[in-house]
Amino acid sequence: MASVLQLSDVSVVRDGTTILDSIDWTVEDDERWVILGPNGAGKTTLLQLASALIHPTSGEATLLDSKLGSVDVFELRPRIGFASTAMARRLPRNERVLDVVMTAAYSVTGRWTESYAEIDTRRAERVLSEWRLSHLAERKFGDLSDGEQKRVQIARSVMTDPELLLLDEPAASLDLGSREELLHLLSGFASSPEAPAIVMVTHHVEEIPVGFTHALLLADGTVKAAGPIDEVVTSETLSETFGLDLDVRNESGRFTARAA
Ligand SMILES: Nc1ncnc2c1ncn2[C@@H]1O[C@H](COP(=O)(O)OP(=O)(O)OP(=O)(O)O)[C@@H](O)[C@H]1O
Repeated sequence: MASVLQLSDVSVVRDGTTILDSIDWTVEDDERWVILGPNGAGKTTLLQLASALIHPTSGEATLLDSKLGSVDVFELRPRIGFASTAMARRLPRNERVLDVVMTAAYSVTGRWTESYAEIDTRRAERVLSEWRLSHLAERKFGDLSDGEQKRVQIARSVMTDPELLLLDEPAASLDLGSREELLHLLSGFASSPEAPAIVMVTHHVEEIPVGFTHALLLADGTVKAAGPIDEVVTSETLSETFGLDLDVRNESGRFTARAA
């Protein structure tokens, strides 16, 4: 077991506003984390730190054994998979699905003059198959349904075999069938011993895939609770984090929450 991410007393301040406040957090390589918290809590900012897109204003962030600030982030970023709506907006809608996934090998969005090796094509085809997308490989990305596009984004983010996978609200806007299909695939992926460490942000406990091991609750830029999922995703801690009396249940690894 080794740490892939270590934040020590990390704060992020933007335009005089403290967005993350003295965060201490460690993610080990065999852990799958979910981050929950109200709107504006700082969840996306925390993922931006974890993907080396931003640096801490103060404190120390160590990512894959490299201290942020003393490492070339362009070397670090290919080792981190990141799927988010903001990233998806940069994907060309006219590109065929196979290329959307394959271009991740060169950290580019949109096929240009790079020449891809046979091994890249085979890897992209394997990843598409793992995420049940083989039948869509030749279709244009922009023509896919929301659920299919979300799966393509995740397939793209695992194309480089990352050591850390970051998912920002992967199930947002999906209908029930698409959500359940995605959660099933994520559960399978997360349970594989070869899977990277995973950190997923979500707004809903119903979207936590079975097999996720840890949870971090964030509110007003501070950590309200962090640790093993069964100890953290409880009525007591979620009620405190969301400022609302909640009844949280866990049935065979799937969570539900409703106002008490
Ligand atoms: N440049 C800035 N100056 C001041 N505040 C900012 C700036 N950028 C972001 N914020 C604030 O930081 C807070 C945290 O934003 P962030 O997107 O990380 O939250 P979040 O938990 O992901 O929210 P959501 O659940 O709504 O997506 C928000 O209140 C946002 O308005």
